Amino acid sequence: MGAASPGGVSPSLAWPESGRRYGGGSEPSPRPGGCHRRGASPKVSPSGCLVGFMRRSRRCTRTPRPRWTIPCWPSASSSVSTPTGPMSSTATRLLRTPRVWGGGGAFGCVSPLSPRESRAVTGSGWRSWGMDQGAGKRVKERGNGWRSRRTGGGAGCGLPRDGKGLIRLIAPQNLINPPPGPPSLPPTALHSGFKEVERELPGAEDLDGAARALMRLQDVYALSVKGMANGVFQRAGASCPPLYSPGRRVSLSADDCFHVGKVAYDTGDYYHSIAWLEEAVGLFRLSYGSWNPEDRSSLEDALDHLAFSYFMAGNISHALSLSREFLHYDPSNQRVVRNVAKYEKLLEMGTAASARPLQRPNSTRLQSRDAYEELCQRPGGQLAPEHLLRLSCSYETNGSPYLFLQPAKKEVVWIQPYVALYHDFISDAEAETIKGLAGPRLQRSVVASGEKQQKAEYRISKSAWLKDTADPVVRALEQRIAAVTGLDLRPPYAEYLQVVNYGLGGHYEPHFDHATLSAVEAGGSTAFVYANFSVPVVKNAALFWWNLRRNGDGDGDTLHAGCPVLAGDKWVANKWIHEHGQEFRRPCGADPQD
Ligand SMILES: O=C(O)CCC(=O)C(=O)O
Ligand SMILES: [Fe+2]
Repeated sequence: MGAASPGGVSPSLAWPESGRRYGGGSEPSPRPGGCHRRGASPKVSPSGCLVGFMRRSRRCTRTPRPRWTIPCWPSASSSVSTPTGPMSSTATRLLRTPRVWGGGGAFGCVSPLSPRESRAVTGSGWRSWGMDQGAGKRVKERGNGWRSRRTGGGAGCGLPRDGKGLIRLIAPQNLINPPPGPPSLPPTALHSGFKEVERELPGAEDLDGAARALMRLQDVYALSVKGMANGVFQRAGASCPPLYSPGRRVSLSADDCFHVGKVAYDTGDYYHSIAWLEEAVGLFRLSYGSWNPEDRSSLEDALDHLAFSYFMAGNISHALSLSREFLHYDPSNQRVVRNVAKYEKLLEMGTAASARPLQRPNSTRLQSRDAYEELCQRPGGQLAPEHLLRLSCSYETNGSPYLFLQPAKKEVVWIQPYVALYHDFISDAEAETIKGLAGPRLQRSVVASGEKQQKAEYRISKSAWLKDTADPVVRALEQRIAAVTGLDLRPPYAEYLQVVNYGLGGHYEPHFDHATLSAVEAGGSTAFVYANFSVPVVKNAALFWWNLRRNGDGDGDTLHAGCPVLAGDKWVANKWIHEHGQEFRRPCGADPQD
């Protein structure tokens, strides 16, 4: 971290140092990698991951705040003049032994790990189905390549308001305390029992995924970080009512906010790191003097990372004042002492870059990002007046005996592209059955990448494929789809039913394919980015559209996305029906362009 030169800094001047080159020699570290906790032996999360985000109510008081006395690692810093942010991630990774979340190593300095979202899945939603013609049809939209309709990953979420922190947001069911064993259980049995439970617990990657999910929600819904930390989904800078007010609020701790900021910091994303570390600093200042044994980070850590983030953003005077505040708590930290001198020099020389307005990194490289986010924030759309009259609601039998007794309730929601919403398409009981069948088979969704399939940040959900032989309910659902669409779903003319679960922050950025649907507490609309409308999640309804024209060309107007889930979770079932096999059911039009 921090290796890149900040704009405007005189090259002749050594950069401030970032790296927590902790311990060793005479340089005590402010918070040496979590390997020493005040008055306590190193706290290693038994799960290897939870400590950072689970808080117990017990708080110890420490007055005055004790110093770190045990250096953790040999100092490597004295000869380093290249500025780096606090503790580079590589160093963190090396120093973290054993690999436990905040345990043996990190004080919240979690080394970046490969992206993987929570394995958690909880359910409250429902599902829906969509359809598609042309199996495997992929269309390029964004700068970063092809996507197919097969993508996904997920972070379950229940947002319980019990103060258990961020990990609860992503995996509530994983945190249910394991049933207490018999009192006389021998330690070995306890240990092996624990090992078993541990495998199911969220890991560091899950936590990093949760942090990224929070930043995604912040961006897509333009949320205030302060509000999010307080459990309120409030637009940044807006005085209007919150976007969503959960029944029970879950607030984030200073440590949680530090972790989110640190995930951003580790990727050089100072736009997000500043916002989250500001929040962490504010919260740590408020609780200064009381010690939460679950915290892996401290006010010093937050100040240190925030100062360096500001420096990287060109705000030297802010970097200076935060570093001075840091030294107030830890005057002996030579790295920060040197940084302060460098900042002062820069300001004195007047060569410091003026604070640049921080640009949000366009990590998704979406050309249509603004339109997409706007549609996620405000589901709906403005239909052209000539199309308004063509909107309708009707009971449809479609000439099918399956629908005579119970016609489909069709609502045409858009004309070009044609999009219809079928209300009450499945019952609650059917939805539960499908979720139950899919649950054990859910896996992080993947996307096509050349010949291979891989996980991708732009589709975060979990999914499973269900054959119609899996259960009579799946069979009945497929028959209903065939009846409503008039299409042939028999193999090989359609794919299996794909059941998808999105957790908190789960999403699927704009892409082309087929069709979709679901039900969720907040967020999660299906946005048609080019057509400029979005459809909120409607429980038990099915959304249908053609993604191919009659002539077989892809319909560019059907670029669509699953907006991030703001609260609750979202279940969707996709049904993709191939073009092949439908020649007589949906023949070409008279107009070749049709
Ligand atoms: O979840 C949504 O609303 C859209 C999902 C989707 O488009 C898909 O799974 O292909
Ligand atoms: Fe899709």
